[in-house]
Amino acid sequence: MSKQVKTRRTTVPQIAARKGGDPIVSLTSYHAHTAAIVDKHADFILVGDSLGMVMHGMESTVGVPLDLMIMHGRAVVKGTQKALVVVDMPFGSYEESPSVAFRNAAKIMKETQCGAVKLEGGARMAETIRFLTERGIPVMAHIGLTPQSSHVMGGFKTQGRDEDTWAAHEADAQAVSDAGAFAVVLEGMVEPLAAKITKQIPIPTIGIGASAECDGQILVLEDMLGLSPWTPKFVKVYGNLGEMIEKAVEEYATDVKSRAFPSEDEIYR
Ligand SMILES: Nc1nc(=O)c2c([nH]1)NC[C@@H]1CN(c3ccc(C(=O)N[C@@H](CCC(=O)O)C(=O)O)cc3)CN21
Ligand SMILES: CC(C)C(=O)C(=O)O
Ligand SMILES: [Mg+2]
Repeated sequence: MSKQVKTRRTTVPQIAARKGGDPIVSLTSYHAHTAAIVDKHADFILVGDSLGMVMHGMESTVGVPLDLMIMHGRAVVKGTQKALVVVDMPFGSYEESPSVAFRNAAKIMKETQCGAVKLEGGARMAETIRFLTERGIPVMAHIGLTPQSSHVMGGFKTQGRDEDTWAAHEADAQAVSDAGAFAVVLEGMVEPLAAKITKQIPIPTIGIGASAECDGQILVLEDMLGLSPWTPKFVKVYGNLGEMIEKAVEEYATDVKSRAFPSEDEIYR
């Protein structure tokens, strides 16, 4: 009986060690088969709570339930072999207290077999980040534009336009790093602030709408594939899946109406 050689997944310390080195490649994925493709080229894959908006038509990420994150997280872990899989903790699953956060993060890790969780917030979440990491749960932090707080921020607003706010963002970055986060997403902040934070802290920064100076980059897969009906300015669109799907669906509709489908190839005799 031959024993299958199992490729080892990228580990949390391997990501952390990339500070100042080769840029870290990351995308979101919510789905086993697309994750398998992303897995070939990404260092880590994020099962983002953006899935509420992208997959389920919600207007924000605030309504995303824990069980939905777990279902998509499990699918992505099953579909991949190589990349570290990080699952977003959804709104309401971690803010109340470190012990609530631990219980829900442990549930995510047990039920999905992912390698780490991500949560939003800087200095205010530092105690929770420390509580989780000291108990075996690697945490990726997320500061700047934090979509789960969009109701407080008054929408999805780019951060750091007013230089007076920079000190608070820098303190957030330092706080999550000191608390033990292995990396931090910098979302939707002016470029010089993201570059400055990247130089200041010892953990990798992962930019989205941030800076090319960040230690890595992440985008929502559907956005960069050209499948999203709208995208923020920070998205570079690398594909045209939306057009490709429409063309295929249109051809199929034509074939059904003309009875060209199914043909001899697609029927049983
Ligand atoms: N499809 C998708 N892509 C994302 O990147 C994403 C989600 N969904 N959902 C969760 C959050 C929400 N995100 C967003 C959503 C909108 C803007 C946006 O409209 N930004 C304005 C900037 C406005 C300003 O500068 O204040 C833009 O014009 O890009 C940004 C990030 C990022 N995340
Ligand atoms: C945009 C990334 C960083 C995210 O948090 C998500 O997709 O939910
Ligand atoms: Mg998210």
